[in-house]
Parts: sequence; C-alpha cells; structure tokens
Amino acid sequence: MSRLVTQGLIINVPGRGDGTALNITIEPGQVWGVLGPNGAGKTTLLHTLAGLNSPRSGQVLLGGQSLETLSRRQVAQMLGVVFQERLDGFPATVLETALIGRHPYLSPWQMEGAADYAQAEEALERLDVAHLRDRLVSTLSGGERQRVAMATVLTQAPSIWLADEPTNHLDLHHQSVVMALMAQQAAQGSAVMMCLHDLNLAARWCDHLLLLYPSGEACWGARDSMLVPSALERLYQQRLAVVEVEGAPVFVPIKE
Ligand SMILES: Nc1ncnc2c1ncn2[C@@H]1O[C@H](COP(=O)(O)OP(=O)(O)OP(=O)(O)O)[C@@H](O)[C@H]1O
Repeated sequence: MSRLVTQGLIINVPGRGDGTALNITIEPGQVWGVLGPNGAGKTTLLHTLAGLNSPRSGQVLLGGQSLETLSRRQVAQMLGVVFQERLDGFPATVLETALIGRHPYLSPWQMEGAADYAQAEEALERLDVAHLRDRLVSTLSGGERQRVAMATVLTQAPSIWLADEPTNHLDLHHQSVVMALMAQQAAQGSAVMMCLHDLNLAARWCDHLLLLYPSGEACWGARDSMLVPSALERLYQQRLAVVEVEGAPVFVPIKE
C-alpha cells in the first residue's frame, strides 16, 4: 500500500500568492477531506497531487518516489482520480467505461480478460449501476454518471484515491453509499483524499481535514481538531450553528 506525501508543496493558482506550503502525509487507512469555498484551489490541489498540474514549488511523493520520476502508467497503477468534470461525449457503454479502469494493467493491444470483466461488473454492482451496463454513458443522468465514474476507479483498484466532490449529483442514499465505499477502501489499506462541499459528510466520514482558504493559507490535521466553528465560519464567510447527531457535529448555516 502506498502513502502520498507533499513536501513544501505550493499549488499553482494563477494570480495568487504562495500561501502556506503543504507538508502532508496521507497514510494508508486514512480518509482526508479537503474543504474550502469556491475557487480556493481544491481541484487544483487534487490535480497537482495526481501529476496533472505542475506545482509552483515543492514536490509530491507517491509510494516514496517523486511523481515526476514516475511514468503515467506507474502512477495509474497506484493512484485513481474521480474528476469533477468529465468529457463523456465519447460513445462508450457503462461496462466499457468501467473497464477503462483495467487499462493501467494491460499492455497496449491486450484485450481485457475474464478477471477484468469480473472486477468491472463487481464495481458496477457496488455502485448500483449494474442494470445500466449496456447503456451509453452519454444517456445517463448526472447521478448515474457520477456512480459510473466511481465504479471506474473502483475497477482500477488504486491504493490512493483522489476524488473531487465524489457525492456531486447524488441523492442522499447514494451519498452514503459513496462515503461508505471510501471508508471501506481506507479500511482495506487505501489512502483517500476527497474535496467536499458538504461539511457534514466530511465531519461524519473523514478522519483528517485540510482547510484551504482563498488566500492560499491552509491548515490540516485530525478531524476533531479542525472542526472548530470559528475557523469554519472564517473559511466559508458564513455564520454556522452546530448541533450533535449520532455523535457527530452537524453544521447548519444561520439565516442572516
Ligand atoms: N487555467 C486557469 N486560468 C486562470 N485561472 C484559473 C485557471 N484554472 C483555475 N483557475 C482559478 O484558480 C482558482 C482555483 O480553482 P479551483 O478549480 O482549484 O478551485 P476549487 O476550490 O476547486 O473551486 P470549486 O469549489 O468552485 O470547485 C479559481 O479562482 C480559478 O478561477
């Protein structure tokens, strides 16, 4: 299992000062949530951790090796990304899309085998989209597409998950399904980091949080040390009321 480490990482958000250098270790078994308002740089951070954006300075280590020294194939065998925006215009069925998750393990012209199909079909079941296996992804609803994207990364079976708003478009039940899946992946030894807009899902399911401010300032640590109402109010520029439900805090915006 691999850990993800950032050393003095400054993400490159155009026109913004450097802010806080990120020195973070995401250990196998941990579930990290990245919180911050629109434009704070959450997606930029995730893309930088995946090697899709270059950092302004510092570096990212994947399984002890600098991301820059690894091939895309090596990266894809360790790290899976659930993107916020997807180009689903390519005409592929749900099953064909999930099978893309096996490509990092196949040689260029190798066809997927029975074990690859079994893994993809199991992932589709897990995300409640098996009944859609022969449908074109372009014909699916927003929530169905989101679940297919999750199933594709589950088929990839990465030891590090980076998920950008994985509960986007999902109804309440499927939000829980996805968060439980992330927790289960971590319990099985993966390291998970996800950007979330829902503070309450983060409070319930994440064990570590990174708060990212629009200035580039950041702080991170164990969940309970980060869920400080005054810090969250400053983060979102929004007054909050806090109640406790089933042992977890629930944050509600106060009507101004
Ligand atoms: N190519 C670009 N050129 C100029 N500015 C950019 C570019 N890409 C991103 N930005 C800016 O960088 C900032 C961070 O964007 P990013 O998408 O990382 O934020 P975010 O925290 O994920 O936001 P959201 O919550 O809205 O998804 C934003 O202000 C965005 O407009």
